[in-house]
Amino acid sequence: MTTPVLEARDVTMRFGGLTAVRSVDFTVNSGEIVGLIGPNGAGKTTFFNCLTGLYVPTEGTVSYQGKVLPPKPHLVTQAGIARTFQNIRLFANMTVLENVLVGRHTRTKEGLWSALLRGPGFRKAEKESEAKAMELLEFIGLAAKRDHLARNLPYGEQRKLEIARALASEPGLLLLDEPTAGMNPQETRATEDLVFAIRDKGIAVLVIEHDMRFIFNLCDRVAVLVQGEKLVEGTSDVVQADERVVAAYLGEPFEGDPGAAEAAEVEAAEATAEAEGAESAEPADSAETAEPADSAATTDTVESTEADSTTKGEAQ
Ligand SMILES: Nc1ncnc2c1ncn2[C@@H]1O[C@H](COP(=O)(O)OP(=O)(O)OP(=O)(O)O)[C@@H](O)[C@H]1O
Repeated sequence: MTTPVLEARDVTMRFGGLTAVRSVDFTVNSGEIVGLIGPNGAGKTTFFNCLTGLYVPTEGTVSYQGKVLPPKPHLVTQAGIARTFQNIRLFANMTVLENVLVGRHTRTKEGLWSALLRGPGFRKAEKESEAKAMELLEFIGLAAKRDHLARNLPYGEQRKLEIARALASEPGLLLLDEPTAGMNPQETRATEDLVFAIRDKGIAVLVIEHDMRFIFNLCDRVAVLVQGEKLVEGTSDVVQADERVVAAYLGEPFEGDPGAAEAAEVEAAEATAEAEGAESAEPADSAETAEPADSAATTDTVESTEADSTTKGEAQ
């Protein structure tokens, strides 16, 4: 039986006037590898950030194993969700082993004083942590490089180390943001095997990736975000066969396109304005119909007023 591990309900994220994620419902079940794809700027990373507490969604909730998550990254990690980032974020001047040990801090009970005084409790916990970290390094194939500085690892191994560090927090769900970015085909294939092995350890995986072959080989289910909305969700076969997905990637309009209604409205307003402009040259008529242009002008004014006042403030 599949049980939901992660449940996002009606998640919306706005940045000022821009809605980057709009009313997204999304579930990851235990034992699943789920892919999240979409064209550039579709809202994938913003959605990830809502799941991991980096952003507080404007609306909606995110639950892990049935409990609503507090919007604080360290509490989300403590609850059982770990992530990697689009850009590698390792401690470059720390060793491979130390990087993994850092990832374990949410799972060690020893406090600051215990660590400073290096009491017996701390030394025991430290030994256990090191053994667990070494297990992980064996698992990802970096045990022989435990004492190498992270910055001296080849790119593909740095990406692996990031995954090991995320796994060190003993997550039930791992979120990978573009894990194969910049990898060669062999490294990508190795990453595929690694993700399968992680799933086989009982950890559910959610992955954002632009490499479609990687996604469709790997995922049990794929969700497609377009302009912040979930357009399609299903198995790799279903998603690949959906013409709306192809259209979204090619930038062609399609029935049900989230932006289509707005585009049609603007086009209609422009057509009306043009028609009325031809009948009469009165400016009042076109002002009535050209609403989108008007509202844009209003926004500009607000922005420039704010900018002006900041400049004035700085000058004083
Ligand atoms: N902190 C922010 N403030 C304002 N706008 C933002 C912020 N973060 C993202 N956006 C905007 O939200 C939209 C979605 O961006 P996001 O990075 O989530 O897309 P993405 O699907 O991850 O893109 P990519 O595949 O290129 O990484 C974009 O229009 C982006 O400019």
